[in-house]
Amino acid sequence: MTPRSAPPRVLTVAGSDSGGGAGIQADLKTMLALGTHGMSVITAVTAQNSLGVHGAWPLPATAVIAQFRAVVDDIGVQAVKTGMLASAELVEAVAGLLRPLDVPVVVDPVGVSKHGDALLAHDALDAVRHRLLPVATVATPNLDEVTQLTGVTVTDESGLRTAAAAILALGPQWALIKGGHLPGDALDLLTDGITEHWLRAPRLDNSHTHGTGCTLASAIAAGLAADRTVPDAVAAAKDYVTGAISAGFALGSGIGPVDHGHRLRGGGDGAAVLG
Ligand SMILES: Nc1ncnc2c1ncn2[C@@H]1O[C@H](COP(=O)(O)OP(=O)(O)O)[C@@H](O)[C@H]1O
Ligand SMILES: Cc1ncc(COP(=O)(O)O)c(N)n1
Repeated sequence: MTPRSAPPRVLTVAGSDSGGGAGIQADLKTMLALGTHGMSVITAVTAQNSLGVHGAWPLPATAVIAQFRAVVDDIGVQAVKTGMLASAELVEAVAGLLRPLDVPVVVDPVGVSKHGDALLAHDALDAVRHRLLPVATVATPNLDEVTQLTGVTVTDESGLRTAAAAILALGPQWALIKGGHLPGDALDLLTDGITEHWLRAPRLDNSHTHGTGCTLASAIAAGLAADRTVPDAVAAAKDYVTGAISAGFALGSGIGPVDHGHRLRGGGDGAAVLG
């Protein structure tokens, strides 16, 4: 029998969401759905459901570093995604681990959950700005995170350019500014400061959007691990997350998850228009 070749290996460094819609759980489901081998470094455990985050316990930096070394030194990774990092100490530790690693890094600078619960200590913002964003291949802030990190407030589509310039000034190679929280189409801007790619999808009338940002960032990392270019990986990820949002379902009595398995259930991806 011919030995099967291994799928691309992708690592998520993020928090656990006990409800299974966001965080590590969303990341691993997305990575599997996109044909890659997902691996995880857990930074924090949250007690979370459709109503919100009921408790969060960051792990010691030694536990985060040990997980990372165990995976990277033996199995190896072809792309990394970071999500909830909880504290300044963990942001510093993760940035230090990523700096010498020669693979694409997608940084989702998670600050606050959909329910408004803090997932990052306020005193960690400087470490995100000056340690983590400089090691990012792609940074994927939502509009609240743009404001937290740069002071820029976006109220309409034209503000996405100003937001991207402010994020790029902090050092990532590419900025993907997610306009998901603006009214109208779900329009995101991807730019490296030279080229611009506008990704437009229809706004889906579905309140079950828990985990959108984690899903998008993990899908980008999966594409990069499979050697796609950044614009190709982001376009494919936008189609995947649009399909997942359109299939999002009610669970519990609050905000339900996007459906990471929509393809398994016969659902299609979205078809974002690129500009
Ligand atoms: N209702 C919606 N319909 C279609 N796309 C959406 C909707 N809400 C968010 N998106 C898209 O989902 C992705 C994640 O964005 P967003 O929800 O802003 O991230 P976050 O989870 O970090 O707040 C973006 O591509 C955004 O445009
Ligand atoms: C562990 C963890 N990581 C990230 C999010 C953000 O996801 P959302 O913005 O959809 O609440 C979350 N709620 N929990």
